[in-house]
Amino acid sequence: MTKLILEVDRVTKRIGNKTLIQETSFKLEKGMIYGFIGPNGAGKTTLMRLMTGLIQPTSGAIRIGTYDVQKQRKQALANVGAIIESPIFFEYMTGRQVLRNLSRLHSEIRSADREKHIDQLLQSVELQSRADDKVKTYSLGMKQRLGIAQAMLGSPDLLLLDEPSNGLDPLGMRELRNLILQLRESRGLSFFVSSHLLDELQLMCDQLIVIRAGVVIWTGNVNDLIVDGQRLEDAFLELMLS
Ligand SMILES: Nc1ncnc2c1ncn2[C@@H]1O[C@H](COP(=O)(O)OP(=O)(O)OP(=O)(O)O)[C@@H](O)[C@H]1O
Repeated sequence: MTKLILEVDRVTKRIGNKTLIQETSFKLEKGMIYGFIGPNGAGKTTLMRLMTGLIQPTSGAIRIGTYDVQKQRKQALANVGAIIESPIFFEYMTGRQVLRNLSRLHSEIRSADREKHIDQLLQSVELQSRADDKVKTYSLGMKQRLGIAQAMLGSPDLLLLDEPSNGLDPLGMRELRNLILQLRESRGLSFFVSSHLLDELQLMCDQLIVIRAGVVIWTGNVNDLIVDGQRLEDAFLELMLS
C-alpha cells in the first residue's frame, strides 16, 4: 500500500496584492522521486518554503504525515529534510564537524547515537574518506552531498531539494543523480526536486508536478507527459504553450 508523506491542501499564498501560489493541491507518497518544474518566477521556491514551514500560507494547509506544518511544526518537520537555496557551511569546519554541530538541533537524535548516525550519513553520501577534511577543500559536488547528509539528520522520509544540480559539472550531476536513486533504493526515501535541468530530471523522476504562474497545471507520471521517446524539455515547452 502506498504511504502518504506530505499533502498540500488548497494552499494559497499572497504577499501584498500579489498571489504567489493559488489554490494548489497535491500529495507525495513514500519512495517516489518527484520533479518540480516551472518557468522562472512560477513559484517553486515559494512553495518549497511553504512546505518546510519557512513561510505561512494565506489559506489552506500543509500536512506531513498526520501533522499540520503550521500547527504542529516540530513534529511535522521531523519527517522532512531540505536544501532550499544552496547549503551554506562554515568552510573552516570539517564535514564531520558540520554534521555534529547541526545534529545538536535535532532533539530526536539521542546523544549516545549521534556519532554513529553521523558516520552512517557520511557513508551514505560517500564522504567518509574526506569526513575529516575542511569543507573549504571540498568540490561543489561534495558540498552538495554534505548538504544532503545534513538534510538526512534525524532520518526523515522526505527530502526537498531546490535546484540541487545548479553549478555542478556533468560528472557532479551524475553522482548526485546516482546518490538520489540509491538513497531511494536503500532507504525508501522520497525526493521532491526542483530544477530547470529537465534532461537530468527525466533520468531520475517517477512523477512530475508542473507549476505556472503560481498554479499547478499538471501532475502525474513522467511517462504520461512524454510521448514516444520525446525529451522532457519538448513536452514541457508544449505544455507551457498550450
Ligand atoms: N517576499 C516576496 N514578496 C513579493 N514577491 C515575492 C516574494 N518572494 C517571491 N516573490 C515573487 O513570487 C514569484 C515566485 O517566485 P519564486 O522564487 O517562488 O519562483 P521560482 O519558480 O522559484 O523561480 P526561479 O525558477 O527563477 O527560481 C516571483 O514573481 C517572485 O518575484
